[in-house]
Amino acid sequence: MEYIVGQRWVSHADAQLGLGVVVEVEPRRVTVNFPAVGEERTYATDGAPLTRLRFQEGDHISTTNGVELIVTSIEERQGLLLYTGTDHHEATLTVSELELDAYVQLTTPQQRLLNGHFDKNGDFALRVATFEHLDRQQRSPVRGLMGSRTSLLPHQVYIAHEVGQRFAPRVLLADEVGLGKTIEAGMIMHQQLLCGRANRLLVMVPEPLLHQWLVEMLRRFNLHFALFDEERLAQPSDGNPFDSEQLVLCSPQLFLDQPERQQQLLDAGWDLVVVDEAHHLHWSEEESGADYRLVETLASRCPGLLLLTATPEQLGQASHFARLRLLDPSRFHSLEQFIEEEKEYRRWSDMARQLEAGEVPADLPAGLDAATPPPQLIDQILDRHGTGRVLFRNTRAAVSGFPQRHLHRHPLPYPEEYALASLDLESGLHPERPYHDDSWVAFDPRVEWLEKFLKQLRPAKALVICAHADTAVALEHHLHLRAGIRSAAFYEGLSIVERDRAAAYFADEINGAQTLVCSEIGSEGRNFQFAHHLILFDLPLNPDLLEQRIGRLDRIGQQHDVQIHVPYLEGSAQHSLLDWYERGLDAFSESCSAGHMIFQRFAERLLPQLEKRTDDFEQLLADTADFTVETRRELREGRDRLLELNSCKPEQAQQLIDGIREREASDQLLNYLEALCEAFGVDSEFHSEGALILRPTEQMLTGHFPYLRDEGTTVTFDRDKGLAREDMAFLTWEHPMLVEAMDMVHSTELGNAAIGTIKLKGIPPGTMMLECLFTVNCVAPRELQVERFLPLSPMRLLVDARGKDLAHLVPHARLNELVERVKKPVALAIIKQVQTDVDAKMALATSQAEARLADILTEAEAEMRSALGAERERLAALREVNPAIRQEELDHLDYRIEECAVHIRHAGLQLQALRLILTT
Ligand SMILES: Nc1ncnc2c1ncn2[C@@H]1O[C@H](COP(=O)(O)OP(=O)(O)OP(=O)(O)O)[C@@H](O)[C@H]1O
Repeated sequence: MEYIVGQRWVSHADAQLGLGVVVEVEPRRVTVNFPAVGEERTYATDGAPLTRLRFQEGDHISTTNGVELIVTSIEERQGLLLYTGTDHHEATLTVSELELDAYVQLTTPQQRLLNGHFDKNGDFALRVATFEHLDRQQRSPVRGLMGSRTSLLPHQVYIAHEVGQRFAPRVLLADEVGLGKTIEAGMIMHQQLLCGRANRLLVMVPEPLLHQWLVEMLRRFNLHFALFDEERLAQPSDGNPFDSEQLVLCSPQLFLDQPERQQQLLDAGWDLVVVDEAHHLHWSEEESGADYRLVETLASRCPGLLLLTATPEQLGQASHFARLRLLDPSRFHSLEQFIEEEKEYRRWSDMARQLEAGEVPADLPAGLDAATPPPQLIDQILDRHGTGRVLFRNTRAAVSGFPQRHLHRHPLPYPEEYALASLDLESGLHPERPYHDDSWVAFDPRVEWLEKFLKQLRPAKALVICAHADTAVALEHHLHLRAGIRSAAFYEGLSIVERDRAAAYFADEINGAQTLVCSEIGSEGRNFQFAHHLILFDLPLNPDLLEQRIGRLDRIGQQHDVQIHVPYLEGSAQHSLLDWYERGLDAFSESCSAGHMIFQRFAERLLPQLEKRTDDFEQLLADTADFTVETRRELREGRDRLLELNSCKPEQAQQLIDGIREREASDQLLNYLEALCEAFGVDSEFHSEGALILRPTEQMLTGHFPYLRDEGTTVTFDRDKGLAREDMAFLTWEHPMLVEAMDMVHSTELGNAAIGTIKLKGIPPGTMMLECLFTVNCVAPRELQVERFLPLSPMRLLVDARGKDLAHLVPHARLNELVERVKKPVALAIIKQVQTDVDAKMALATSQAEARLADILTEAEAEMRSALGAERERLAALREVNPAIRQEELDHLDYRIEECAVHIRHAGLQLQALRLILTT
């Protein structure tokens, strides 16, 4: 072997040295400098562990000046190689091997194999399996739906699938209270992150819910959000503090009167923004609040937006429209038109019913084609004439399995002391309020009743809600200090940590509080379904707030019927309000999305009755009841029916759930995990049915295995076990342990070059075969999301002596069973001999793979055109009814389609693994 100064060589004994350059040649010694590690080594020329680096046509090379080329030809001059190739701009350049970047990783399988860097056959098999699993996941219809530690509830799985797979989703999640909007948002975020559709997420929730969100995201989705509060923002930071994290959780209060902070938040660039309890965003036709304006600016700058609210119309139809406008300004551009459209919902609902029954409606609106298949036609009606793709609302009526609600009225005598205090409606509703101390506790009969009642209930827990913080504090003091009842208070005067501590004390099963006394802030978002007694110390003057209060207990996970207790003073404003809620609105037995609208309609008659009940009250109750029945019926058959059609398609949801279960029932994950553990030196031990204990060992390949704790990690593959045992990691293909470990295989060279021998009947000894694994490699800007249409698509070829592909005759698994390892010195000797043969076979294998690639690319382009084309069609159709959609938006979609097509057409093959097999 002749060494010449300037030649590039690699050490096959130590691949980490990078690319060496010969700096001195003596009669029997050669000195090589390795610039990447700053080392110089001298070897005896005889038997030096060095391999000459020769790039081939089609290889990517880079120079120290940052030039990147794809090699088109190689020439040798005075012992040095000159590479000619094309760069990104299709320019042709020639560089000497002297100019090559020393940091080159010899990761291409062919280079590693020919340079004598062999991996174990087990690692090769692991690599092949990794690409197969990755590809299967990219294609899976349930991708992004498997990883959450949640029960598989159809309405949630449907929404997560429907929204999570969208590019830049913009929707209002408005399921009724307690049906799992937080969980749906978590599922969507998980899916978006996993599929690379979003990287930077911002979640804004009211302060009292911050911690609950933080915990839910972590325990159910393994999403580690960084909590941004005053304390965090007080820490010194270089530049924009929001740039330092990818997943940020904060409350909108943090930005009130803080223009600089708002600017930083806006500048931080988010892919997806989530706003919980979005009904708080202040908006009216006259003016919008600072919080609304902040979200409006975020909404205009960020591609994705999820708004969450159980009571979208809490502040009326106009503010509901204002939120829809944030999501899709082109669809919701005129409040007047929106109000007009709402009146038509009944018509669309009837039309959908006809289509479902197989009839063709006579009065299909313009722009719709009666020949379109009915399910698509229904979607088009929903999209163009309902709230379609932007609003999802599931109701208890549609999601079965909820417990009953029972109202218990507890009338109490009206104390004389209050007679003087009740001057107006506010003090009539909250007669304790005018007292500036807690002296009212001594004579208000509700207090004595509460004390006795809680003692009777023992040990059952009860949540007490009242409107005001002062009332809650006084009550809790009394219960705790005077009555000896284990209790805690939850109100706005407490810090977030104190609130969470109080909630945790209430939740504690063994030594916890029997009761939690909350002000109104406890009526929103919190999970208290471990209790089933709710005591409403007073009633709010807003039906949606009442529903929110009941929803603390009446939510997913509630095991009992919900008992609602209302102590009230006879003859008081609260007494009349209770009657109106019970007998007029029927608000205690079932939730009513039109509660606020009905309230507004009757407010003029109701409010005076609360101050002073007259003989007209009974008529008011009867009128309200009639109107409520009629409204509920109208909603059920009109708007709610449209929403139901849009919010969950039970058959589709069931198919998805079956798909998830099928994947969970298979042994593939267990087998793959065991192979990973074997390769990375992680010990695995049986824990119980469906669970393993993983422990690090001294022989760990990388010194690190993702999500493996030093003391070991117990994992389970069983969803039910995962839900019951939070101490175990619920392992799915989407758990970060798996995702990161697969990435460790995928993005490194582990297993990409191997050599082995086999005995095969009928094939003469000494025959060489090459087992190659190619994947599709498409380099495209991330925002195009090309992998949606063009997954990795691994191709395995097993080329024999004549270049024939035997892959289907000798499957990979069978080969793994037969293959035997070859000792390194023998392997090196073999490689030297077969070098040119390998090159020739690789060329044959590559041309076969390229032929397959052509088909894959054609199919991918067709799929892309059909999916994005449908989006374009939708926009064009919407433009017909809504001139606010600009031509540029359509042009942009056209541009996207063409860009995707260009990148798909330019996709190439990437050799991911290569195994040389010799028959013996
Ligand atoms: N699929 C599920 N599996 C297990 N628990 C769930 C599931 N969905 C929801 N839950 C639990 O049910 C409760 C209600 O869910 P969540 O908080 O998401 O509801 P919500 O609709 O956001 O409620 P609210 O209207 O009060 O804001 C939570 O305790 C949540 O953990």
